[in-house]
Amino acid sequence: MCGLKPIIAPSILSANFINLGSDVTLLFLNQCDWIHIDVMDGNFVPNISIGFPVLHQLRTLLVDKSKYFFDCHMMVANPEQWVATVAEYGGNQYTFHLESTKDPKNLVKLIHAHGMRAACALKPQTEIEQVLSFADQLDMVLVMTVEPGFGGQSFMPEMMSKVRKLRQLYPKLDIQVDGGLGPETVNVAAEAGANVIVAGTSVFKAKDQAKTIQTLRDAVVRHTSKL
Ligand SMILES: O=C(CO)[C@H](O)[C@H](O)COP(=O)(O)O
Ligand SMILES: [Fe+2]
Repeated sequence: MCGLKPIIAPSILSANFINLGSDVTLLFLNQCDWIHIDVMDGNFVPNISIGFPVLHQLRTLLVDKSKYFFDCHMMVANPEQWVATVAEYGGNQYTFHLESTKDPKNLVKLIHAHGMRAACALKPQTEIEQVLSFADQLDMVLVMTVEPGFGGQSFMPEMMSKVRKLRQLYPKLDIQVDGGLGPETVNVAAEAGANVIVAGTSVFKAKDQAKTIQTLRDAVVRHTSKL
């Protein structure tokens, strides 16, 4: 038994924004562990998604921070600027992109000082060596399996060598994969060592959302227990 917790984090980028509150409530009723909130600023990535008023209103709906975990994937330039706001509006975890900051170590300290878990994301072109000097300070590393900016893209299996290397070096670290994950691709990711699965399109397009979330979790349990 490796002791890694399987975490399924549906991305609300694929939700119906007209009914966002009920969509998110349903995700938790269907036993998701976290919701993954993709914040895009139209600068770090060529898209604009949702911002702080939405985060704030979701937290007003789901008040219990210990029960309803908000995983904030910050695809923004100058990530230092938004740490206090995300903390104030109820974020549990702040994931910044390594490519967006000059001083990742201080940013991790700032995030922790605001009471959130700190995570670092790597775009497909970014090698894991760049994260190793401060990986022991992180709560999670996010290995992107698509170019950040849009949902509904195809999973990049070639990213699994990064997941494998990280898992060998850090047997207990939460390793998240994001982009193109679903019942068909989760096995490859979990076998490589990922235990935190983001899934947008596959969860929201599923005929049976609860079953899809369970399938994703079962795959992580099955594969990570062999590590
Ligand atoms: O960060 C993201 C895009 O930049 C999204 O989290 C990701 O694309 C999830 O969506 P899907 O499961 O549809 O690929
Ligand atoms: Fe994301």
